[in-house]
Amino acid sequence: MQVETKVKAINCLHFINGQFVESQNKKSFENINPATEEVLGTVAEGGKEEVDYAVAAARRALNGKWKNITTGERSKILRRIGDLILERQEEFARLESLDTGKPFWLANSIDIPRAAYNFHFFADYMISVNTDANQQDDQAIHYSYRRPVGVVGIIKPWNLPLLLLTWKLAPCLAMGNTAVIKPAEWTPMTATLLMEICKEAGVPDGVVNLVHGFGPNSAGGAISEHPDIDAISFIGEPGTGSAIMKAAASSLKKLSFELGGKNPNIIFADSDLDEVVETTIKSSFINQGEVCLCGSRIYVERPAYEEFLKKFVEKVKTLKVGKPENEDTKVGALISKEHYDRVNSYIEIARNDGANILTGGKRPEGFDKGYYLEPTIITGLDRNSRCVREEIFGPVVTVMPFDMEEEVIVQANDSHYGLSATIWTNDLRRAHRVAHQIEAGIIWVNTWFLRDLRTPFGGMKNSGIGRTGGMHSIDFYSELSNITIKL
Ligand SMILES: NC(=O)c1ccc[n+]([C@@H]2O[C@H](COP(=O)([O-])OP(=O)(O)OC[C@H]3O[C@@H](n4cnc5c(N)ncnc54)[C@H](O)[C@@H]3O)[C@@H](O)[C@H]2O)c1
Ligand SMILES: O=C/C=C/C=C(\O)C(=O)O
Repeated sequence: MQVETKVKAINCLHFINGQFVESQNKKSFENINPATEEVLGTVAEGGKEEVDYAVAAARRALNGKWKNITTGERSKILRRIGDLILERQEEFARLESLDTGKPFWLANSIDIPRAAYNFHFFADYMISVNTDANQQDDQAIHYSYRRPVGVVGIIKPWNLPLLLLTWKLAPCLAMGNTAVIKPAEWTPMTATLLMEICKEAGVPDGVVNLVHGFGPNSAGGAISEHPDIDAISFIGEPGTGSAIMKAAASSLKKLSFELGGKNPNIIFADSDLDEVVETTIKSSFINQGEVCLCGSRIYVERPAYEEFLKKFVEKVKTLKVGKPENEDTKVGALISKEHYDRVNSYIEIARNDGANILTGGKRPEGFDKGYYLEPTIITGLDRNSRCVREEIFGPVVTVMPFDMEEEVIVQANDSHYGLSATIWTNDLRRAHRVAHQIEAGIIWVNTWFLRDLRTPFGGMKNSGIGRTGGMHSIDFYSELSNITIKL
């Protein structure tokens, strides 16, 4: 069934000092709908001038009214932002689906409710944040004092645009910072609408600012090297993280990086295979496989290998690739032509490496426009194939058998990435034993993407720097001073 598309795409302007503005040189670029290849609208193209203007506004706001707003009042503003997102949930979901090509139902049931919850969660959490006090005999009392870090640059990817922006913006505002945001150039719409909501919720002018544009030599580059930005929260590819780190080095910015993943999904033969298959379909193909946490390397213990593959392939063949607005669409369109070509090039690499493509590997029939690709299952690859080693970030997984627990641990860890892992087993001791040896920041046992926003979230190795979630986010978005009083 097809749902009605009521919401019109929006032309996206920058939001600086509480106003929507064009670029000084009036430059803009087109926003393309990846499901139709049609132009959705225009996006103002910002650069150094706009970032300078936004940083100056953010700096003034940091030391202005925002500074004197109490924690309780800030918490109420955050709660109100969450409420307003939910009031306009369908509108947000339609814009997100138009921008990304993801199914509308997915944006409406996961991305947008979670974006609202990011604000609701931190609205509550910030109230409970405390600091330490240490008594040193009768000599002194030491206590720590928390203050904002300052002006924070927030640079975002395109896969879960509003979910990931709010995951950073909510704790940033909770701790009294101000922000200069750059959404991904492919997905500007929901971030723009969020600015309208922040204003309506009572965020003072200059506290949140949004500059659209590209990466190097554009808005992203200007944020990374700006001398008056104190910290950068970045989500995206490791290579971009490295470029940002270099640009940020001269002004020694505080950095939080959530980067890519090539996450192992380890299935032991004693697990409940029907449950494994059901969740593995999600961990492989939800959001077209464009989730940093997707389990794209599947390892199956040999006694269960054939049965798992049979059940998995059978079900994946029934997944409907289709238009994002259709309720029965399970896999929508990939984000862009460039990304579509990149994902396809990995399938080509697999073919050249002599792989078996058990299903997928091609554009579905009946689509002459849009970046659609069938969910693809690959076997028969060597562990050194680029498809097994590199992040594809699309609906493509490799499946490999293993014989020994020790062997699969070595293979799982044989990666420059270390974001997440899933382990399927009903053996409690094995679950702990394996989990303790997997080099990843987030490890799920018998589940995937089960989130509790208090827990540490982030990657090791090339998958990130630092952790977010609960107190970890609070620590990143605040500076602690220790104050010693001699008694
Ligand atoms: N670990 C996580 O939580 C997480 C979440 C989502 C996505 N990701 C990762 O993000 C990647 C996909 O997103 P993407 O393709 O948008 O990533 P990307 O690194 O290409 O772009 C991310 C953002 O950085 C900007 N940018 C690019 N070059 C820049 C530069 N030199 N200086 C400053 N800014 C620059 C882009 O304009 C965009 O806004 C994947 O690797 C995925 O795994 C990680
Ligand atoms: O694509 C990456 C998904 C990241 C998810 C989160 O950051 C989260 O759930 O907080």
